[in-house]
Amino acid sequence: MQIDIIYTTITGNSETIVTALDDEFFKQGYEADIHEFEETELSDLNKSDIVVIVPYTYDKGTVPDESMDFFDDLNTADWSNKVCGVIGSGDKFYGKDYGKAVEKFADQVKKAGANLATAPVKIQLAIDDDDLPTIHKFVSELLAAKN
Ligand SMILES: Cc1cc2nc3c(=O)[nH]c(=O)nc-3n(C[C@H](O)[C@H](O)[C@H](O)COP(=O)(O)O)c2cc1C
Repeated sequence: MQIDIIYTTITGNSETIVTALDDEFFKQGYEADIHEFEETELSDLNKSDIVVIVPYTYDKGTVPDESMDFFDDLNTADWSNKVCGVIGSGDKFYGKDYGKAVEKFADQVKKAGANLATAPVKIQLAIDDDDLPTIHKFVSELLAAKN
């Protein structure tokens, strides 16, 4: 099974999410490949069975700058063979814009036909121990959808 995690980070919080995902996939018997948005073309994911997208939210609820090309390319993608999950860091301080990039990417991958097999997740800043059951459920649901 090919599992790919795509992320970017400015201050490191998203990296804590990626590490937690990677650890959880490993615990459940799978290895994930980790990529940054800017270094990833959609065609790199042609063989991917499960794609996890990890966007932080910026500037009034926008997706990360580094992910914009990837986001736009999804407009013309066919991801109907893929199971997908979206989980991203935000800050509740931003009120109605909290974690908006997670919602935007979730809508975008659904439009591309992906099976969004687990509910999109917003993480307050960095992962802490309280988030680990959420990560467990997220990864379990992705794997169950593909197995
Ligand atoms: C200028 C600026 C604007 C931000 N705007 C939002 C926002 O609209 N919504 C939100 O949930 N978080 C917002 N954040 C918080 C970031 O999403 C949060 O700090 C996140 O953990 C950054 O991820 P990173 O550590 O992986 O770079 C903003 C942060 C900065 C510095």
